[in-house]
This record gives sequence, C-alpha cells and structure tokens, in this order.
Amino acid sequence: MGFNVKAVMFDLDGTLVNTAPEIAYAANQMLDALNLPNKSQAQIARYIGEGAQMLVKRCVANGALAEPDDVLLNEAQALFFEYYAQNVTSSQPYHGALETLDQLKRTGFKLACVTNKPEKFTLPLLSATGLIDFFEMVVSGDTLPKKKPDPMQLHHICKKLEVLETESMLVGDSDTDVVAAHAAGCYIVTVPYGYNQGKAIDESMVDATIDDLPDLLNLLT
Ligand SMILES: O=C(O)COP(=O)(O)O
Ligand SMILES: [Mg+2]
Repeated sequence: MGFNVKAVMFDLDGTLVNTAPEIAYAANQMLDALNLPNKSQAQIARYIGEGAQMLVKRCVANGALAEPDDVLLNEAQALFFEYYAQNVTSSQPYHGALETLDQLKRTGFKLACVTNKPEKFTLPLLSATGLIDFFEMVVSGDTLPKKKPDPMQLHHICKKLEVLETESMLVGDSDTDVVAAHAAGCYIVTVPYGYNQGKAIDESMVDATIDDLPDLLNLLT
C-alpha cells in the first residue's frame, strides 16, 4: 500500500477493546437508579464514540424526557461514573490487539492511544488489559480542551512524538475518527466491528479497511 508511516495512533473503544458490555451494564444500573427504562446493549453501543457525557445524555433522553434537564443529567452522569468505575477493567481486548501492538512496537513504530473516553476510565482499562506499556502517549477525551472529531488530540500527539501528521496513521472504528484524521491530515484506517452509531463505515472516506487488528501488519510491515 506504500504508507509512509512512523507513528500509529489507536482509538480505544470499539477498536482495541470491546467495552460495550461493561458500558451497557453500567448505563442500565444508572437507568435503574433513576427509575428509567433499560436499553439493550446494541442500543447503548450506538451511543459510544463521543465521550461519556454524550452517552449518558442519549441514554436518559427518550420519549417524554427528550430534553433532560441539567439536574437530571448531572445526577445521571455521577451515577454512570460511579457504576462504570466498578467494572471498567473487566472489558477484553479484541482478537490480536496485544500481538499487533507488540509487533508494531518491535518494528519501530511510535504508538499512541487516542480516545474520547475520560482519563479516569482510560488509564485503568489500559493497565488492566496490558495494553498501556505499548504506548508512548495516551490522550483521553478530557486531557485537552477538545476531543475527536476535532483534530486537537492528533496534532498534540504528532507534536510530542515529533512526527508529521502526514506520516501518522489513526486506526479507529467510527466517523468521529475519520473526521478527526481528515482534519489533522493523518492516514485513517478503520475496523468494521466497533461502534459507529450502528452504521457501516463509509469506505470511500478511508485510506484502508482491515478486518481485524493483525491485518494492520500486512499494511505496515
Ligand atoms: O468514550 C467514547 O465515547 C468513545 O471512546 P473512543 O474514542 O475510544 O471510541
Ligand atoms: Mg471508538
């Protein structure tokens, strides 16, 4: 494919780790506590991708509660944070995630994780799954003033890793990742199994698609 890449940045939820089961469990605990109807895991998975705040808002906003007020939203978010903190480290990496990161690191690529997940969940999850040691940098949804689809996190990583955006690649699972990578000027490669609000990725918008993470080694090594 001829990618001239020195750094590879990985999205977390839906790309490296299958977080939907634990997120859905915590979201339904929150809905129970608020006496609101539960939602299926598939439905909640469609709300993943734009940070925890947005996920909570979408879970709470249904039917008569289409416009949840700030008091309810604050309470819902506090509950979700409390419940998700209890099971965030139970999520499992996708097939071949560790092996792929290991191989890329040994080959000499600089690796980073860039997620919209808040830091207080990102770091324990990366530690528990054994992924954290592969990354030179981790940038979470609340590390900087802006998050994906804004390119700020990607620019920040490129600067710190001393690579050009044009020699960096983002591997992600959603339109949010695609838009951020385009805005930053990085290559974008997507996996098909993650959370893209229930839609398929528009393949005409990406540099390549891979079936799973080990497929990346065919593109890059
Ligand atoms: O927290 C989210 O909403 C999504 O996180 P991600 O950017 O790792 O997919
Ligand atoms: Mg994702």
